[in-house]
Amino acid sequence: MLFPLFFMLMFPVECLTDLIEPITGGVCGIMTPEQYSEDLYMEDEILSSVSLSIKESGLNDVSIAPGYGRLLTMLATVSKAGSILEIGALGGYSGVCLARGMKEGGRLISLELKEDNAALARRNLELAGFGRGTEYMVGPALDSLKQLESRGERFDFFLIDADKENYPVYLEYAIRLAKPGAIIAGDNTLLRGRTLNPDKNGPSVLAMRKFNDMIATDERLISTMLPAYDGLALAVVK
Ligand SMILES: C[S@@+](CC[C@H](N)C(=O)[O-])C[C@H]1O[C@@H](n2cnc3c(N)ncnc32)[C@H](O)[C@@H]1O
Repeated sequence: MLFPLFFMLMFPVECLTDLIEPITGGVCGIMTPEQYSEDLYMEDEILSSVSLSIKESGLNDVSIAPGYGRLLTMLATVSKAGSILEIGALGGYSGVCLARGMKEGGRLISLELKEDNAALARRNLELAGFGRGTEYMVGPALDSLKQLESRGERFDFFLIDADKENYPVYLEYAIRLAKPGAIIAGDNTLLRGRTLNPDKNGPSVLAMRKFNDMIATDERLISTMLPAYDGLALAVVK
């Protein structure tokens, strides 16, 4: 029983878990860095109501993490994005974050497979005051992307956040549809750790590894990878 006391005297750290913090990522076993950061912010009533509406619709709330939602708003604002393309709408959480940073009179086009999700997202964007600048294209994103390309559409900002197997193709499209200097964000790059686990080699994991490699090495991009939450890739198209 004396051993823990001896150990603490020998290692005067704030708590024993500090010793293993680099391994666990935890802070004194109490909260994660993400939880600590979230606690600094007041509740965002609009985004909370979006999250609630997603749960009340019986959907799994896999919206972008709040900290990355704030980052999307910041990046759209500083880049003065007037045309934004979102791939994967769900209930409109990231849509609200993007629209908040969008230039006055700008437009957000959101590609969503499911009519019900698009309807929920549309309603939430309207409630948040962004109904007028937002358009939903319902169906497989690959079909919508072909249409947008054939119409000669170009965008200042992209969020890739839909089916993981198609991330590499979505990234190719985003680069082709980008105005010079456009920003591309891709969510869930870590797939809750599966991306870095050599024993996991399913189609989503393989596609995500390819996407991450493309983000890191494509010479048309200036990029970085944020490893907090479930990972976010960020790139600027040269
Ligand atoms: C992770 S959720 C999007 C979350 C949303 N970006 C947010 O943060 O609020 C993924 C969404 O992509 C949609 N989706 C899945 N496959 C798709 C496809 N092939 N084309 C378009 N949307 C797709 C799903 O229906 C779901 O609504």
